[in-house]
Amino acid sequence: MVDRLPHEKGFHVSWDQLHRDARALAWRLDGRGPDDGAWRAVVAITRGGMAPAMIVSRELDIRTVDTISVKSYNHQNQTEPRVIKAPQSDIMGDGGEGVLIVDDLVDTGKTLELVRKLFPKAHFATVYAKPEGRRMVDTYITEVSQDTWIFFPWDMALQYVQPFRGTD
Ligand SMILES: O=P(O)(O)OC[C@H]1O[C@H](OP(=O)(O)OP(=O)(O)O)[C@H](O)[C@@H]1O
Ligand SMILES: O=c1[nH]c(=O)c2nc[nH]c2[nH]1
Ligand SMILES: [Mg+2]
Repeated sequence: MVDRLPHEKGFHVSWDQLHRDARALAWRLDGRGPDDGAWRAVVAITRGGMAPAMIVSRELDIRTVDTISVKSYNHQNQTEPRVIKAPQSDIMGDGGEGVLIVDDLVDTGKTLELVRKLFPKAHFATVYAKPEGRRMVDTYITEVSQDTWIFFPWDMALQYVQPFRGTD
């Protein structure tokens, strides 16, 4: 396990923003599959990839959806990524050709590096990307700097904030 990462900035993503960005990802992928433009299946990298994968598969009308479970972080502490659950082998075929593998973000790229080794012919798509891991992803929507921590809507709650000028 490594030390807590030195993130200076926070990028807070609402459900609405995530929905827009995941839709934009779907539209960018539309018609770019190897089989007359079609994709055979969507595979979400759990857990963060599940909400974007649901939106992408809905937009592109892909009904075959599976998951690969990878654990890489304990809160903001990075650990060696491990595959806890693999997708069904008949869905992945030979190297994952025609399969869209979707995650919420790529940061260092270690998670995608591991999954790419397993499915080198799949297409890797994330909603957000940081520079260090960008090389691991085929399609993404928004890039943030490496020292930014992305806060997803499922990790946040609405709460009261003090007015800028404070109160008596
Ligand atoms: O590019 P990397 O540095 O490998 O980091 C990116 C991965 O880290 C997060 O997953 P996490 O392991 O925290 O699990 P979760 O999706 O279940 O929250 C995120 O959802 C990506 O899958
Ligand atoms: O919620 C998250 N935000 C991030 O920026 C990040 N990087 C790796 N894993 C992450 N999880
Ligand atoms: Mg994840």
